Amino acid sequence: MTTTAVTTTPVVGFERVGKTYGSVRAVDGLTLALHPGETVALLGPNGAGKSTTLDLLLGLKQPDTGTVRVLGTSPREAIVAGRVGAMLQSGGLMDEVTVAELVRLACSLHPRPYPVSEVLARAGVTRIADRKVDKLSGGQAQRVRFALATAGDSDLIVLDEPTTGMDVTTRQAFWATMREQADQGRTVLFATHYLEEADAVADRVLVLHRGRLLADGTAAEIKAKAGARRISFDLPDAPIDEARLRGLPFLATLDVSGRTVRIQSTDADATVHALYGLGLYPRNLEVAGLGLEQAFMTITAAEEAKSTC
Ligand SMILES: Nc1ncnc2c1ncn2[C@@H]1O[C@H](COP(=O)(O)OP(=O)(O)OP(=O)(O)O)[C@@H](O)[C@H]1O
Repeated sequence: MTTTAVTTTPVVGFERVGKTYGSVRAVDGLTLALHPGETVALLGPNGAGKSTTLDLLLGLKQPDTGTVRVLGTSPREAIVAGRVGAMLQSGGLMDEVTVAELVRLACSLHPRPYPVSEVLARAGVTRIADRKVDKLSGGQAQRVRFALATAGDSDLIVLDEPTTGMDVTTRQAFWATMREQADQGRTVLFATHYLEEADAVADRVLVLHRGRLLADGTAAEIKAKAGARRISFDLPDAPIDEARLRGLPFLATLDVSGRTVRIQSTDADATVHALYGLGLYPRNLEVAGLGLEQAFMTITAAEEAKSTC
């Protein structure tokens, strides 16, 4: 767990928050505090409760139980005061207006707006400023949503799967801008399915599963929590005797492809030691930590297994 010794009011405070749709418990007793300057990735498999969490945070949905506070007040008041910028998954763009008109409107509604030209430039949409919003490609529409989310000086920026549809260059420029925003003391919270993005950008990662917080820490801490390491090597003689390899200690997964063996082990040192003990001579041996994606899969699969027991 991240233990940040901050005494000021959190930017976001969830206290035992619950939200149910019929029989589905979308958010289940969530307690959480986000602080100024943090870039936080919200991860979770489909249906984990990410969008519901963001909707609760933005006052678009009301919790059944518990309290949600944003900058010491209600989500609605924080938004009316222009302290929150949001970029949601879809919708939110009017038809029949140009990009510039829409951005101008967003700036005019913000209590602390940036100049329109600056907002357009930051989002990389100056060249398409005169284009009708309903004629944009998916990636261009995402950039416009980004412009709307950063039309003014907000303390908290909330992004739901922000880079979906963006090309690599746009994506990199987008995250560079978000880093600048965090460096200036703003809190950036984003939900994503791109784990490599969370690994590269976030300084804190939250893993949701069935509406509950399964892990909260840096990407490195989440990887360590998964507790497994990857071992890969080649064996000189095919076919490989898989049954023999399955007897290796601390084996979490085994994948044999041609002469290449890939293993996840909860004690890589012991597994490699036992490998030599079998009289095998692995070539091109590599031992590495899990990537965030594999750590995420391991953590959520373990939880899934527990809940089906
Ligand atoms: N309006 C709704 N009515 C009924 N059930 C809903 C509603 N919105 C969400 N749910 C359910 O609540 C759970 C959480 O959904 P939510 O959209 O918050 O998850 P998510 O983590 O954002 O998923 P995804 O990654 O697929 O976008 C899911 O089981 C979903 O089916």
